[in-house]
Amino acid sequence: MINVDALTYTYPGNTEPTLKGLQFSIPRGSIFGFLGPSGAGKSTAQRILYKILPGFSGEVNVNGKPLADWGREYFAGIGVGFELPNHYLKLSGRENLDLFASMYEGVTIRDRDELFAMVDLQDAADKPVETYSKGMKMRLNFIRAIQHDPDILFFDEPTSGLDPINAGKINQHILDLRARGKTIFITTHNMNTADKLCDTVSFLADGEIKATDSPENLRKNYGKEAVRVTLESGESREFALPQLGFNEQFSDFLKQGTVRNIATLDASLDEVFIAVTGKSLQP
Ligand SMILES: Nc1ncnc2c1ncn2[C@@H]1O[C@H](COP(=O)(O)OP(=O)(O)OP(=O)(O)O)[C@@H](O)[C@H]1O
Repeated sequence: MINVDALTYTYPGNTEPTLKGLQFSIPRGSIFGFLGPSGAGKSTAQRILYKILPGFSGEVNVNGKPLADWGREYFAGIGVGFELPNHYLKLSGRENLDLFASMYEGVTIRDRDELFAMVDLQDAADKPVETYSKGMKMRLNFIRAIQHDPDILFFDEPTSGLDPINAGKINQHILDLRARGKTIFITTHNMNTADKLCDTVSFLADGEIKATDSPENLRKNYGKEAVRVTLESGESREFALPQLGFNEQFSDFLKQGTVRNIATLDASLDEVFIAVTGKSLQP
């Protein structure tokens, strides 16, 4: 569980704070997403939570304890999947995992072969990482983050550079980690990732949280409470959702021809982000 309150941070030498009074909470067994354009402060907030960026003000509690009160054991309890994997290229995938595992004290490491098989890297496990594609490095990065079975996981753009099939697999593994009670923090520009995975998202812009809610509520609250019916003829009409079953014009329209599609008019998360922050997530 992670609790953050009034988190403010100014880089040395800067006059303006990069993070301004952030407040959010991530319960055990849930996935929280930080969404924001480049430069919003996502990595800065994550670096504070990795405990590698001191000097912040406000409160950061992890599993009931202020960050400052955690010692070296903190690092065995967290797993970090960086966006740009920093592997040792001359070493094999297996040697990379061994090297990182050796930094944890008194921690049981998950079965290596199972981990490689989980991300379809079993045939590449003993080859040098310099022969891996970008997607293979990302998959190695993922199992490196979870190999010591930490309680808290941070993923930065977890599916960046992956093809849709491997992206879908990584998303499913993240959902499985949630089902096992892990506390998961994702940062992304990708609204699809957020929509599919996150229980709660916060929109971050200019170092401030502008909105926090479930992706579903955000889409509903900023969309239209209506459906659009499209007939095979191409003709389409919108009808309000409340009392739709009693709307005679709706039932008459359905009888006018073959229905090709009925769609709700929720906003996309991209549209909600623009409506809330006045900024686009895409560069
Ligand atoms: N070491 C640093 N010293 C001074 N300013 C910094 C430093 N690192 C980041 N910043 C500034 O802090 C702001 C937030 O950067 P940060 O990397 O947290 O953004 P981000 O949301 O993670 O962006 P991206 O999606 O591009 O990774 C930016 O204006 C950046 O220039």
